[in-house]
Amino acid sequence: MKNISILGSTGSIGRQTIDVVRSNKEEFHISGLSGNNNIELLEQQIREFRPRIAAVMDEAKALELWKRLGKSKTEIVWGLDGLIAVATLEEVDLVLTSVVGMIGLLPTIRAVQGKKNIALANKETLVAAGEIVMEEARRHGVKIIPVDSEHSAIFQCLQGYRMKDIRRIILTASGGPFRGYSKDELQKVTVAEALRHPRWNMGKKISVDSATLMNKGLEVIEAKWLFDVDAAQIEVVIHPQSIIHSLVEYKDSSVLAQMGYPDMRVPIQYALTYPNRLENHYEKLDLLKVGSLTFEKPDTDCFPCLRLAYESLKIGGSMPTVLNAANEVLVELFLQGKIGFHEISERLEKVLEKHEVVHRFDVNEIMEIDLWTRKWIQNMTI
Ligand SMILES: NC(=O)C1=CN([C@@H]2O[C@H](COP(=O)(O)OP(=O)(O)OC[C@H]3O[C@@H](n4cnc5c(N)ncnc54)[C@H](OP(=O)(O)O)[C@@H]3O)[C@@H](O)[C@H]2O)C=CC1
Ligand SMILES: CC(=O)[C@@H](O)[C@H](O)COP(=O)(O)O
Ligand SMILES: [Mn+2]
Repeated sequence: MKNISILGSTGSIGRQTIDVVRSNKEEFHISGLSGNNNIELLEQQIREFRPRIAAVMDEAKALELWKRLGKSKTEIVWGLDGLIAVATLEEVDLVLTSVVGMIGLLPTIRAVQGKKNIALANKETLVAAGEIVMEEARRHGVKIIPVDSEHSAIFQCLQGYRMKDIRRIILTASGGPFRGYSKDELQKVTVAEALRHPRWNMGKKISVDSATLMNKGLEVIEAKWLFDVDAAQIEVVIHPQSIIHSLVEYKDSSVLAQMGYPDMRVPIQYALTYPNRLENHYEKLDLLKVGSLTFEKPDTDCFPCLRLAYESLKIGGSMPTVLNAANEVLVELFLQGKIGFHEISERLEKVLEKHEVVHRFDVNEIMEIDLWTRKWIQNMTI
């Protein structure tokens, strides 16, 4: 029996993780849960799984949740300290990090320091502080197991192989809802359209990131840290069917791919059971039904975010931290209807141009750079 904590259990990945656990109750026990606004769902999850501890960010919401639960034995905690308490609970073996954004960084680092293995969905953590997180993981002998579908695919294709034999990693991208749009067409797209992903049903932030291709940019940086490869070894290919989740090319020119219908429960389950595999009832791939698989070059002229992410990774230091923070704020401004879709990349590019990169920092300095970027972008008039 594996004891797990789920950070962000009320979100898209969190709910699908709950689904995987529900189907495998003899394998997993939920020790900790966390949510933010959706305390109705968190209450239901607590009633069903009776975790030892649950966290929300806001103190008033924590009090409301505690009152709703009546005589529950689950301890209710709040704020960043609460999230860290869920991530570091003594009995926990594995922490699944599925909060959205940079808020996941400190709880992940504390969990690593507490020798908990990490099933990582929260890619922003590695984008903002990949070097620090991976170094801490090495120091504490902790595994960072990818949940992100592309990285799970690569991780699966790498089992039993040596990293020195890798030539290239090929990340597939759906192309998002605006694949093939011209710059003029992109000026007019709405929030509702940006949230309509052609293949995956995901949270709002990652859906917008997929639409700008920033999601793939973040994934390039995530891959760099997870698999210790250079930016030049990571290629992105548009594959609209989302059947091949990513590929690894070896130095003998052999290429391995991981495939399946788009269903996040598959990589989530693998991250929970790794290195083992469990039977499930998810739809089996029928290649004859799929018919054809197609591939295209990404259009970084219309979707500059992918190029900006590559450039940030090549510059290194604090640049990816700033890229991530600025992107989080700009996506939120777009979701609130305060800026247009095309302004996400335009403003981001200006911020990156002005940032004076810092090369050596600790986690507190990363959090300062993150905060400073957020304030800067909120106050800037471009
Ligand atoms: N969805 C997907 O298919 C995939 C997602 N990912 C990554 O996984 C992460 C989660 O994505 P997804 O599940 O789609 O996102 P959602 O928006 O659906 O869920 C986010 C979760 O985090 C909680 N949360 C939001 N803001 C905060 C905050 N400030 N502090 C603490 N908790 C917070 C939410 O709580 P509440 O809902 O209660 O407000 C919710 O539980 C992201 O990093 C994303 O990039 C990676 C691959 C695929
Ligand atoms: C499910 C998943 O892993 C997402 O990151 C997905 O890949 C997003 O799709 P895009 O390929 O459109 O970014
Ligand atoms: Mn992905």
